[in-house]
Amino acid sequence: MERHIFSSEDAVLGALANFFVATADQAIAARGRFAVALSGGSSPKKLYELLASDAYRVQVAWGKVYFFFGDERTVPKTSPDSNYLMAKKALFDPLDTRPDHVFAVDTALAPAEAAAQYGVAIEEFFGDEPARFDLVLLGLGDNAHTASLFPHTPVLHDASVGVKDVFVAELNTTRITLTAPLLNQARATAFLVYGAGKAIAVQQILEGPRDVDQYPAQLIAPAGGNVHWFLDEAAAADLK
Ligand SMILES: O=C1O[C@H](COP(=O)(O)O)[C@@H](O)[C@H](O)[C@H]1O
Repeated sequence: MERHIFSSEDAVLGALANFFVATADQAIAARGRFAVALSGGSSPKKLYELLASDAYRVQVAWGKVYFFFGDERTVPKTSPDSNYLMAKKALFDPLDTRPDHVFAVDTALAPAEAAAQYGVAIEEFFGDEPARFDLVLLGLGDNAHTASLFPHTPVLHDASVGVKDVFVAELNTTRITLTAPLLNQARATAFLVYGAGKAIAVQQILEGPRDVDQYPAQLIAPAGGNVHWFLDEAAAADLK
């Protein structure tokens, strides 16, 4: 695990954009394509906008990039809460991404069916190989959730390599999430966390006692150990 701490939000975003470019380059050189699972919520929007900017759009062979989502909200694709819609506006549309390179959760289906279908779509994409994303991008909630692995939810103890629907009582809603075992098959994982509101959660996850029910992001531990935390000083303020 590596921590990368920067003095400003812009510096964190630039560093993670560079990491994205380098990881995409390596994957494309090695396997001819780059499969990335995107995070949702508010934090990554600026990262996606940066990647689609003039400075970065020329640095990635976007035609070889395949986009997935680490989690999704059970809302229509047109909802402002949709992770897909956020990425579409910030990244897919500005890059003129081919629709068959974007794997979105079908939230028109019932949650269990949507999760099962998304799991099949991922399996089919990887074919005979294990489902190993080249990069999983993750965010962090101030309650220590990541993807839609929320505190004290049954999916935290799901040992399957797949996609699940999960009722999140604290939000009174159902989410769709990749399970921790699937996320942990990734070749590389990068957390993007900035802002003082995340400082306590960052410290608890990285330095607190292991308690995955309370701090679900502690579940993220890929076998190869290739996990990177991109933090600004405000989010890292409570680290020793
Ligand atoms: O609900 C979600 O929250 C986390 C963190 O989001 P943020 O708005 O605090 O940046 C995010 O990683 C996840 O994908 C999203 O669905």
